[in-house]
Amino acid sequence: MRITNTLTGKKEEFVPIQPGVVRMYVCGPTVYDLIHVGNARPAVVFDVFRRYLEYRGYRVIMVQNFTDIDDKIINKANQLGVDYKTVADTFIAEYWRDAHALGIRPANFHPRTTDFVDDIVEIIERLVEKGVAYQTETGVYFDVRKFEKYGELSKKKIEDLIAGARVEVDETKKFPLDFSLWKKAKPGEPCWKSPWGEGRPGWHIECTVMSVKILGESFDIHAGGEDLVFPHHENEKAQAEALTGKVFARYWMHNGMVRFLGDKMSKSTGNIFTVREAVKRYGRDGLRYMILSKHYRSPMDFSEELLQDYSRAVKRVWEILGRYEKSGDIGIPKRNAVYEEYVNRFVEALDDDFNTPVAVSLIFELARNLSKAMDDNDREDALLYYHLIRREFGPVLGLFDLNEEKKEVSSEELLKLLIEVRDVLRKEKRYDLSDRIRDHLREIGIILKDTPSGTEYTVE
Ligand SMILES: Nc1ncnc2c1ncn2[C@@H]1O[C@H](COP(=O)(O)OP(=O)(O)OP(=O)(O)O)[C@@H](O)[C@H]1O
Ligand SMILES: [Zn+2]
Repeated sequence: MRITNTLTGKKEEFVPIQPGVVRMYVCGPTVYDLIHVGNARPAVVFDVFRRYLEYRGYRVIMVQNFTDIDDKIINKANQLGVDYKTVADTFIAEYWRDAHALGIRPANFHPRTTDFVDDIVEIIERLVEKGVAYQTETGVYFDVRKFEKYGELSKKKIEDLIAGARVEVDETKKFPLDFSLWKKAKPGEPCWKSPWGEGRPGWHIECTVMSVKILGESFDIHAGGEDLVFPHHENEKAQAEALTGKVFARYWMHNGMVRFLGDKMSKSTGNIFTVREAVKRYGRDGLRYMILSKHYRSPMDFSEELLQDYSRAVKRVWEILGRYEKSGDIGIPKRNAVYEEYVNRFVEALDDDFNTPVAVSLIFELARNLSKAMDDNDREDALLYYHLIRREFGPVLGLFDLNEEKKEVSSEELLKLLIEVRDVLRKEKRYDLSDRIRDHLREIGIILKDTPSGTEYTVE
């Protein structure tokens, strides 16, 4: 299997440190708002990448953090008049709702920064002892000029980095690119004790510490959006390698940016489309299909019309699958030459730098074949195509997955049925029963709203 490694800029054969096991760290969200379609891209891409590694027989140990303390979280807390923890807890819960709706499997570990403050302090102390970090009045900083390989990941010279990038401004630093490991608290800010006074960890050190503590000093894959290459990943790498003297992550994988209205989709710019809205309007398979039909490293332009097109294409496949399920056999087909050929094409595509566009196009090809086989009343072939879509490839791509998708469809259908029954009850003035339905739904977070054009529902 070959993947493009940002560290070398080349497509390389993937060989894990421990045979058969892949240790992988993905930078997770800073939790101060709902996730948007841009954030959904790494979530879906690396979820499917992990499923594929498992499909190929690896055991995967995956870590995805939550950044639960940061300036943006503190600002949001101040805006809302609550403490930072309420903001973090709220948006972690919201993250889970969206991730679940999007069919993202939880990683094996979801560490939160604030649970690792003791480890972070200990590692910063070791960096200070090694002479690669120093203290000023405002905090503790990493001394970039002490780490020779700085710039290796982002492939930039130090001079260019200073000129081109946004660097943390602080009068007390020795060098513009030095970045904070520990920020001393201003009055009223959340803080933890440390040898340098009360304060909080910088953003980059948390990922270094959580990855090294959970996965070890060297691990296989470090992933995230390409906006993180500099400074975040360059800094994570510098801290870890200055600390241990070993290679930190051996392969770095970065997804391209989702653009919306001409810019990177971003909470800070405000040009966002939330995952919640996208899934509600166009279904989770529509969004997953849109994301997977672009190669993960290419930029991706988002528009609602495009998402709608993908959602329609997905519906057509569902219709074909539904037609088959009404009458067809859903047993296990024979693994014949055609079966093998499809598996080979699937593996060949995904082994080649995780080419999901080719893999999803196979699903659509199979759906067309299935439709034709039904027209021709060719039962054996139909079962084969059906099986390949729903049991062989579906679970890897998280699309048309037999076990998962059924539940989603049926809960929506059931809700529609309940609303219909309630309408009948109201027309017959049996308000005791109709109110009971409304109240009970409200208790489980489904709010009904009666409008002149019918009853609508929202999920809280
Ligand atoms: N537009 C985008 N396209 C693709 N990936 C993105 C996009 N925006 C963020 N990501 C990725 O989503 C993950 C979580 O991002 P994070 O919560 O740190 O902030 P963010 O959404 O980029 O914040 P902001 O929107 O304020 O820039 C990271 O891996 C990041 O690279
Ligand atoms: Zn990170």
